Parts: sequence; C-alpha cells; structure tokens
Amino acid sequence: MYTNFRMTKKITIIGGGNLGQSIAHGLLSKNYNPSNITITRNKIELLSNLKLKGLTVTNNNVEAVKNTHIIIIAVKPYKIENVLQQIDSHLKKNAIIVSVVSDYSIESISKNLKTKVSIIRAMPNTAASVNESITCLATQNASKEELEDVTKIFDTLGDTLLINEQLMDAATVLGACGIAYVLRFIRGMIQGGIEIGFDAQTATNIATQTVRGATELLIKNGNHPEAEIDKVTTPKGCTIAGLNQMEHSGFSSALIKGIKTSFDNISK
Ligand SMILES: NC(=O)C1=CN([C@@H]2O[C@H](COP(=O)(O)OP(=O)(O)OC[C@H]3O[C@@H](n4cnc5c(N)ncnc54)[C@H](O)[C@@H]3O)[C@@H](O)[C@H]2O)C=CC1
Ligand SMILES: O=C(O)[C@@H]1CCC=N1
Repeated sequence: MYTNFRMTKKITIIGGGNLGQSIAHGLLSKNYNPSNITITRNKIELLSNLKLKGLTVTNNNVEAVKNTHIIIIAVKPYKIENVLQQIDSHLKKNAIIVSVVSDYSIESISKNLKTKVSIIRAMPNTAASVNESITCLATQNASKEELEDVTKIFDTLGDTLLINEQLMDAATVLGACGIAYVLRFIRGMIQGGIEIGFDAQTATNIATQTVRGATELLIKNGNHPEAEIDKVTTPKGCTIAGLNQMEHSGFSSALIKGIKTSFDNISK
C-alpha cells in the first residue's frame, strides 16, 4: 500500500455520488493535492464539502476532462453512455478512462468512444473514503506505466488486485457489495450484544474491534478461518454451542446464497 506518495497527475471524477465522493475523500486524506482533483455532478451544491477542501467542483463534464490525464467515471450504469458521448471529443490524447461502473465492459466503453484512449475498469468499495478499500483492476489496452499510475491511485485508497475482466462481476459482489454484507453482520452482532446486556455504543465498540481483530488474524497469520475458530471453541463450550446454532439457522448458507443472488442480479 502506498501511503506517502504525492502524484501530480490530474484526476477528474465524473459522478460525485457515494463512490465518487468516497474516492475523493480517500485521496485527500493521503495528501493528494486537492488542486489536481476535479469532481462533477449535476447538483454541485451537494459537493460543497469537497469544494471547501480545495477540489474543483463543477457540473460541466466537458471542461472537467479537457486537461485531465486520469478520468474516473463513477455514474450509475445507465448513465455511462451519455457521459462517454459527452466527453469523447474533448479527451486528451494520453487520457486514461477508469470506469468503476458495474456491469459495463471495457468493450462497451471502447465502442462508445471514437477517441482511442486507454481504458481500465476498477471495482473499489466505499471504504476508499477511509483508505481501506479493496480495488480490483482490469484492462486490455493500458500500458504498464498507465496501469502503474492507476494502481498507485487505488493503492492510496486501500489494497489493489489485478484481475481478468471476466471476474469483474464477481469482484463487484465480493468486494463492493461485500461492504454491505459485513455491515449487516456487524449490525446483527450489535443487536445480539444489546440483548445480552450492553448499551448500543459499547456493543458497537466491542463488535467493530472484534471484526477488526478477526480480520487481522487472517491477514497477518495467513490461516484458514477454521484454524482460528478452533482456537476459540472450547469442547462443550459456549462458542461452539452458539456457532452451531447459527449454522442450524443457515448462517454460512445464507451468506453463500446471498452472494450468488447478488451475482445473478448484476445484469438485471
Ligand atoms: N456505491 C458503491 O458502493 C459502489 C458503486 N459502484 C459503481 O459506481 C457507480 C456509482 O455508484 P454510486 O456512487 O453508488 O451512485 P450515486 O448515484 O451515489 O452516484 C452517482 C453520481 O453521479 C451523478 N451523475 C449522474 N449523471 C451525471 C453526469 N452526467 N455527470 C456527472 N455526474 C452525474 C449523480 O448525480 C450522482 O451523484 C455505479 O456504476 C456503481 O455500480 C462500484 C462499486 C461500489
Ligand atoms: O448495488 C449496486 O448496484 C452497486 C454495485 C456495487 C455496489 N453497489
């Protein structure tokens, strides 16, 4: 993970919504020069917090891409074609299009652009705002240097993986939708914690740090989850009793089915 680099490349984020703003906040918190970041959306008043931090905020996509090297498109899938048509003839020769739009292929982006530019698909998540995203990247025509530049940007927002584009839908579900699944899990932990005696804030503190600890055990030890679970489950103890009850209620199965259902719904 890069933590201390300052890139001088200009970045434009088209679509300053949930993900676009998360990316902007993540870049700012790692000292990306705000004067090198432009962010667009129709209602620019909703970006006033970023404007105060020194970003260029505009609703003019054409102006926003004119002198920009890296253009991150973060609009909803049904809006990307409009955006591509709008910016096409205004792109710099060496521009790189980075699309975080789900279910919209590199081939589709290419077909909607007359200008020949490098295209990279990226699938980060909203934890980019706190520099803890996992971002999967895929490209067909970007050079090694271009891919390195874009990887550096997403490395400031968390971790980055290069994948085959065929796995982009799977990356969307596991990494991007995954934030919501984990949050719902944590909410369940908190609700359980309140029922057994903690106030909501204390339950939240315990649940969130426990999730962080479990995650670190896997990342730092590189173990299979069951190896770490074995260390917690005393024979005839309360952990295994609770865990088995969760499984009788379909805990793992619910997660697997949910992930599969999300995947099946990507193109709907
Ligand atoms: N929200 C998430 O966790 C993730 C979202 N994505 C993808 O990122 C994209 C954006 O998702 P969200 O941020 O959740 O949506 P959003 O609706 O919060 O943000 C999209 C923004 O684009 C703006 N917009 C619409 N048309 C525009 C135009 N012509 N020019 C400039 N701005 C325009 C909208 O006003 C809105 O603020 C989607 O394609 C989604 O699939 C990918 C990974 C995670
Ligand atoms: O739910 C969605 O459609 C988007 C894709 C990834 C995260 N949110």
